[in-house]
Amino acid sequence: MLRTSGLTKEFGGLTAVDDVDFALEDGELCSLIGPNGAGKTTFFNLLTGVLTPTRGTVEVRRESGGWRDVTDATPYETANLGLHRSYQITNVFPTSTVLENVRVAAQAASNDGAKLWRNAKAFEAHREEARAILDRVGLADEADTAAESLSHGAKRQLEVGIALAGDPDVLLMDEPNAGVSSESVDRIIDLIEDVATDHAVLLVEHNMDIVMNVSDRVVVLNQGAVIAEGTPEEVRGDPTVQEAYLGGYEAGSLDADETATDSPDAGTDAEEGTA
Ligand SMILES: Nc1ncnc2c1ncn2[C@@H]1O[C@H](COP(=O)(O)OP(=O)(O)OP(=O)(O)O)[C@@H](O)[C@H]1O
Repeated sequence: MLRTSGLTKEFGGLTAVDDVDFALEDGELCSLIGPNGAGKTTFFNLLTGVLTPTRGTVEVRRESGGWRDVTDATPYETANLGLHRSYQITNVFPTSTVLENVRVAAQAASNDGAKLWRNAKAFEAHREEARAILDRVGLADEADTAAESLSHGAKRQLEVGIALAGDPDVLLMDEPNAGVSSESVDRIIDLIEDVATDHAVLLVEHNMDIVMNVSDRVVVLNQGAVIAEGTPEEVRGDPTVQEAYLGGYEAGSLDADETATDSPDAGTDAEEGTA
């Protein structure tokens, strides 16, 4: 679905992403993990066209089976090619309702956006599509709630819903558990697993219980370079990964952000809304 070759990003003297060869297969749920500053966000930004690489290429598979080079594509172009990112690139309209946020995203993704206001049928179709998505991400009961009033966990669900409205082939999930209370972790796991049933997913997530639970494959970055990859079991047992990142991790030993309260104003989502 997606592949990179020799992907490198330098910021002055710092190599944030270092010669990464990566491929995401059709139907795969792959997690990208690594310590703070390992280059995960930079890698996402290179995939989606937010940043241009210093060297290397990014390609997405076309429906015809060939590959299209998107190394220099804009975020708008990569989204049109089926590469969608939940979270940091998402612009949630805070005062609009949850339903409106998803409906507008569905409208924007369709080719009839400009005609829409003259076409009540199309408007209704996008609203129905939005309702189906809200049902899928577990927000049907919050359809009429203003987005800004949602809990952190529900905001993450909305961000995934907005990404789904773009009808993606590949979903890049950027810390869907950020700021979510420990009681809501199971809901986020269910959401990731459900989305992965019909999309290729690349997940960046710090909660190792989630990563080890949901992933088909785990890729470990350290100082911009891939230091290991394999099944969750293989990666967990890799001494290099233990030393660089996991530090003795055992299942269940890392919980969700225990400081999170999952209330709308808990102040843990300061990074929201940034592109
Ligand atoms: N725009 C920038 N200019 C200069 N340096 C940057 C820039 N963006 C990121 N970096 C640096 O690149 C390195 C990788 O950062 P990045 O945010 O990609 O890591 P990360 O793995 O996503 O970290 P975290 O888990 O903390 O989010 C860090 O040393 C960071 O300081």
